[in-house]
Amino acid sequence: MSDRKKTTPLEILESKKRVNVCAPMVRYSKLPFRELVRKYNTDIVYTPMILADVFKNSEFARSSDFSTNYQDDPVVVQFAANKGADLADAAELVSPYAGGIDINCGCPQKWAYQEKIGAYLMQDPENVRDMIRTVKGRVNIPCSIKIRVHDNLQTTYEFVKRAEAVGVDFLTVHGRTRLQKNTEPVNFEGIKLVKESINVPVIANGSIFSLKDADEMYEKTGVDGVMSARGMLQNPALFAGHETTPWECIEEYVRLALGYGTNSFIFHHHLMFMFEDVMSNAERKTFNTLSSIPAILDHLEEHWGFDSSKE
Ligand SMILES: Cc1cc2nc3c(=O)[nH]c(=O)nc-3n(C[C@H](O)[C@H](O)[C@H](O)COP(=O)(O)O)c2cc1C
Repeated sequence: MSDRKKTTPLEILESKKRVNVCAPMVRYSKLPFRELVRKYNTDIVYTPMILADVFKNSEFARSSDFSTNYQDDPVVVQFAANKGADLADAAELVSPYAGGIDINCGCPQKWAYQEKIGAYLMQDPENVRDMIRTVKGRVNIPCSIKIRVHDNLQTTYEFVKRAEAVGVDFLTVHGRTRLQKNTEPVNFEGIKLVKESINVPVIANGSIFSLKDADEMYEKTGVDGVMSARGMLQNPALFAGHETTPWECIEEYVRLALGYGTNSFIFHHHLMFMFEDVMSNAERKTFNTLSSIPAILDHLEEHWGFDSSKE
């Protein structure tokens, strides 16, 4: 792919009200899924989190962690890093093909915390500030951060003010702390505080499963966009107003995934998520036991009328 200029997320955030965003999701927000959600009114899509140091050092990681094409636009490449130099090296490698670079400050997993990446960074604002500064000095595309709220919202206020002061271009805030489960309520007050404290665009994240949830988020926080993760896995068409995944969307996913190539585990998982509200319990039980792509396709042909000969 040549370095044809990609749309930046900032251009979208500055030109459109209520921007629909698909979250970074390890294993899942890969090229076929990104293309799928774009067909259903999603404006900006993130790659899964990529480890910046591994990416810059390993040819294998570079070919397996990030693939893109002209239609994959605008795409934000999300990195996990704790050193400005690693982040900037990795960002430089993807910058001809990306609309923006995002720093993951929200991953709550224990291994990430021990590596001092992800949500660990919420207690290390100086490092985040240095990384933003370094990456902005090296690449000419927007740099954003994806953060969580703190127990004490004053700390969140100070954190985002610092990021803004070194030129972060926009940010996403997940309205939960590192230790909160995804089932716990979203802290609308924390998200609103972030939006009101800084002058760059703010995207809100946390339990957006429908357009109604998105409306509630806009009304309660005044943000510029909303980001969904689990909602998009269950229903990639949610931003187009579908309450459950339409069959055409499932068919489209199968064609995209097979066209681009996928592993059977991820393929099966995506379909299990999409079928969650569509299949009966009994149907789901059978579907969940399928383990190979041919077995899944046979099942779709037999029970759902999927036509694998159709382009
Ligand atoms: C399967 C899965 C993978 C995720 N991977 C990432 C990731 O790579 N980077 C990231 O910042 N957050 C990741 N997250 C967190 C989501 O982006 C999001 O912040 C969180 O799920 C809350 O949003 P939701 O309530 O819409 O699910 C992941 C979440 C899920 C469910």
